[in-house]
Amino acid sequence: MDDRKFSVLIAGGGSTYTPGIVLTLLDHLDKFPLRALKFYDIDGDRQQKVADACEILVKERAPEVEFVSTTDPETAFTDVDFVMAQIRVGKYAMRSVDEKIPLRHGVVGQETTGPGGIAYGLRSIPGVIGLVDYMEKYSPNAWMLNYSNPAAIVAEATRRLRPNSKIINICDMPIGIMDRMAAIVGLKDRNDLVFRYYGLNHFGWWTDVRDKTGKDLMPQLKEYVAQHGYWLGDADKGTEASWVSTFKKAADVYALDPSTLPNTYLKYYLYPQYVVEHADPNYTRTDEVEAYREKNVFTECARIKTAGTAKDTNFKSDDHATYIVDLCTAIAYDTKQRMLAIIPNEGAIANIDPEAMVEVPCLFGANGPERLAMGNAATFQKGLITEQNCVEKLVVDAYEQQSYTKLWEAMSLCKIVPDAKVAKDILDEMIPANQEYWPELH
Ligand SMILES: NC(=O)c1ccc[n+]([C@@H]2O[C@H](COP(=O)([O-])OP(=O)(O)OC[C@H]3O[C@@H](n4cnc5c(N)ncnc54)[C@H](O)[C@@H]3O)[C@@H](O)[C@H]2O)c1
Ligand SMILES: O=P(O)(O)OC[C@H]1O[C@H](O[C@H]2[C@H](O)[C@@H](O)[C@@H](O)O[C@@H]2CO)[C@H](O)[C@@H](O)[C@@H]1O
Ligand SMILES: [Mn+2]
Repeated sequence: MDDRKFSVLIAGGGSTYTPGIVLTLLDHLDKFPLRALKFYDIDGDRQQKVADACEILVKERAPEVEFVSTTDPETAFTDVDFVMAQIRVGKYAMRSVDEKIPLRHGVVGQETTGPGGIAYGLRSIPGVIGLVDYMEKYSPNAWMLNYSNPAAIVAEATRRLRPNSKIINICDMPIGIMDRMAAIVGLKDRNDLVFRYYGLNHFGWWTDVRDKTGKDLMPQLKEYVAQHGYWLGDADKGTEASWVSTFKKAADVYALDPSTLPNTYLKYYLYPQYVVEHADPNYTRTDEVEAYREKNVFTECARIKTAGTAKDTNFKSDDHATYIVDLCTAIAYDTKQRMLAIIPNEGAIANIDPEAMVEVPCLFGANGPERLAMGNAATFQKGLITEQNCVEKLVVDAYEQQSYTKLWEAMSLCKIVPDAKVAKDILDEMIPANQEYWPELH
């Protein structure tokens, strides 16, 4: 290791994920040393609550690291090596709208899938493009790791609108599932697995999972997933009920193609009726997040501020945060670690559009991700991927052309919307609700 120290900016400093990332960064200073840690958010009040606690954390654990929290883009983006982008344009208030409007029409209401994901996509595109532009203006050599959702639509937008930018779009769902796979076969964590995976974001399949000796783990995993999905039994006692239900439902998703292991998000596309039947249009995932994760994070931040110390904090390093720190380390030190990213296909999945933004394993090094070839998608996957990728492309067409028709087409093509009339009814309710955020559609 050389003597470089890095300056990291968290864009969306007021996010519920920020304390976990800060803690993980501080836990990994030996392999990824920091000289500065900055927060940037457009909601100064929300960010300040998180910053007050994180400033104490940094002072106690690494006083040599400069800490800055700001709403000024120039201060934030100047002299930065890595930007971790985690913004939620419209915040939970708009996530709630994304979930509740479709459900009132009998359609899945979900953060990143279906009409809710499309609505969120149109809000996120200008937000993330804005961050990329700040980075290029004030720190042109920096890398951005973007996990602001919906990552699939954001990735397609940045591919088209900022093709030369150093943005890498990522997701933690496969990471979380692979930690579960490791637990199922009795290994420590995802880093003990060698895997092959392909698809779109929140829309993919594992075709091969082995241990480091080359032993094929698929038969053992399949036997388990067929019965329990990715649910870990007693080890999941602290997991929220809706996530437990999602991990269990992977058993039914797996049944459709027993030659692969699925991403949990496929339940929304393959079992939409089941999801709607088990949903409450008046109390959706956003209500749970506000009552649980958001409440816990902000309560703990306030407690740390009042106590004036974070020595006894219950904030923990998690799989989401360790993945992001691993990615920075791989780029900074050119480790060529194999991890997933959402990147232009360009042959990685041989029989899929070369311009599709796909999620495949990459070797991460100083020049960013280098994709690995995954071969052909099987017919079932090819059909699903092609349709869903066209939905994502139509959303970006709608954004670029300010086109009502393209957006209606996107919603109508989407597998979880039953017909074009339902799509239009949902869209016509979403337009006024998103007036503050969407481009005007003609
Ligand atoms: N890709 C993944 O796998 C993954 C995993 C977890 C979370 N996420 C995403 O991370 C983001 C944060 O999630 P959260 O639940 O913590 O949300 P949150 O609402 O708690 O935090 C988001 C923050 O972004 C800020 N923000 C909104 N627009 C902004 C802009 N234009 N510029 C700067 N800041 C802005 C908000 O003020 C808020 O403080 C979401 O997009 C979520 O979907 C992605
Ligand atoms: O409904 P939420 O806000 O709790 O979660 C939505 C996000 O879900 C995925 O992230 C998981 C992750 O897979 C899991 O390992 C752990 O870190 O929790 C995360 C959510 O809390 C998904 O990948 C994200 O894109 C979603 O935003
Ligand atoms: Mn994700």
